[in-house]
Amino acid sequence: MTYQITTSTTVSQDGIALFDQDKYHLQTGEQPHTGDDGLLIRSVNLHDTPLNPELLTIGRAGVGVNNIPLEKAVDQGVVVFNAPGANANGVKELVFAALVIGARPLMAGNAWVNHLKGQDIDVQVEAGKKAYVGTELLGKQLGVIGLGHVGGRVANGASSLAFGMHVVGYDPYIEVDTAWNLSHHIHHADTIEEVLRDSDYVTLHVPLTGETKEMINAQRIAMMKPGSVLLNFARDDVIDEQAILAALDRGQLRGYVTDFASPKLLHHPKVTVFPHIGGSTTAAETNSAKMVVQTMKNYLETGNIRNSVTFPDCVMQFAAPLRLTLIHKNVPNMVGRMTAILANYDLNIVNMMNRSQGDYAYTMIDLDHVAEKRLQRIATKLEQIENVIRVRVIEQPKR
Ligand SMILES: NC(=O)C1=CN([C@@H]2O[C@H](COP(=O)(O)OP(=O)(O)OC[C@H]3O[C@@H](n4cnc5c(N)ncnc54)[C@H](O)[C@@H]3O)[C@@H](O)[C@H]2O)C=CC1
Ligand SMILES: O=C(O)C(=O)COP(=O)(O)O
Repeated sequence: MTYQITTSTTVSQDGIALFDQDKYHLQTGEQPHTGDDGLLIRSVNLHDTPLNPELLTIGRAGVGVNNIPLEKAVDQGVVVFNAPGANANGVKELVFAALVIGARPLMAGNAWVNHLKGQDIDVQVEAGKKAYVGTELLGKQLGVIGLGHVGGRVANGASSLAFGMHVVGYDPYIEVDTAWNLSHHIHHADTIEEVLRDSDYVTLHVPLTGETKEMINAQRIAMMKPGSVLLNFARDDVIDEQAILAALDRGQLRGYVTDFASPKLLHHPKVTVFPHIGGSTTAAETNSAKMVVQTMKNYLETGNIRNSVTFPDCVMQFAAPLRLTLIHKNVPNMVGRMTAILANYDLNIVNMMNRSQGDYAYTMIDLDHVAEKRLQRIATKLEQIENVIRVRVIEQPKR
């Protein structure tokens, strides 16, 4: 069995190299080609891209999946994977640079010094440097909104002795493991307003969802401490840009440091913009690509699901030579209807697993050997069950 995969040129070769040449046929591109089993991408926008009917999986070598039409994908039986935490350290380190940039006029000072001319640069520097006096982070309050892989690391680092900031975090959906890894110095706020009201710096680390879209709007900015600095390394749409610009003009915000460019932000004296490079370190790119390629391969070769954004983890050791996997709607009696068909064919189920998330579910059924033609008939019968989206037949991988 050979799988056809299209990979974006921006994905690290260290990850792409994990696709074994004898099992995978690779081509490059940003969109799925006809006949593709898998698509491996970073931030390219797929919302207006048709997904070919054979497509089995999309891998996102990174974290944010707002560029992928998740509902359309799952409805077509495409399992979407990302690489949780794989680039978090890279983003965290850039956020610390951004905090210092928010505290001191580093970019302006650098631009000024680069334009000096003449032999007496040292004299000009000493005379002019008083224009670039800044502030310090020590003892200031940092509000962290979203305490996941990135936000948790930022919160822990800022509250450490090295930075000595007072950190207040807000995350109503925090996972238990993440919460355990947070320093006890971090104060947990019950509302976003509590974070905004008293923080000198506020940093955003939430995914872009319907709920977080423009979560920092005019009303919320009005609650922020006058003269505070906002950092956005999450996504452009989690803030209302007009409201930010107005707050910068009236001095409510002292600065805005972001990884997301737009025409109105470029060259603004109180804004520092980076070209979406939070995850652009060699380590982050390699980690993300390797993690997502492993999960895509595992899914294609065994049907096992780990780190999918559209399905819960569903992992089962092969207990028999054949495996059926079914993506279906999460409605009553689906498993009953599947097993009734298998019973009609007098087949013994060796092992089985069913997991659901929201409106969709995934079932894996291990079976003893069945003759090829009979197996195809069974797969067709299963496909015909109402609310079944995709059926795959996978042979136990040879060791
Ligand atoms: N600038 C860049 O290059 C990068 C940007 N990102 C962005 O940062 C986001 C976060 O990344 P990770 O920390 O790795 O993701 P993560 O999934 O580990 O953490 C996100 C956290 O946000 C929390 N959250 C969700 N909705 C919330 C809400 N309404 N209010 C407060 N908290 C909420 C979740 O509970 C979770 O703990 C990504 O979704 C992506 O958009 C991530 C990596 C690189
Ligand atoms: O992982 C993320 O969410 C990022 O924003 C990084 O995006 P990129 O892979 O650099 O296009």
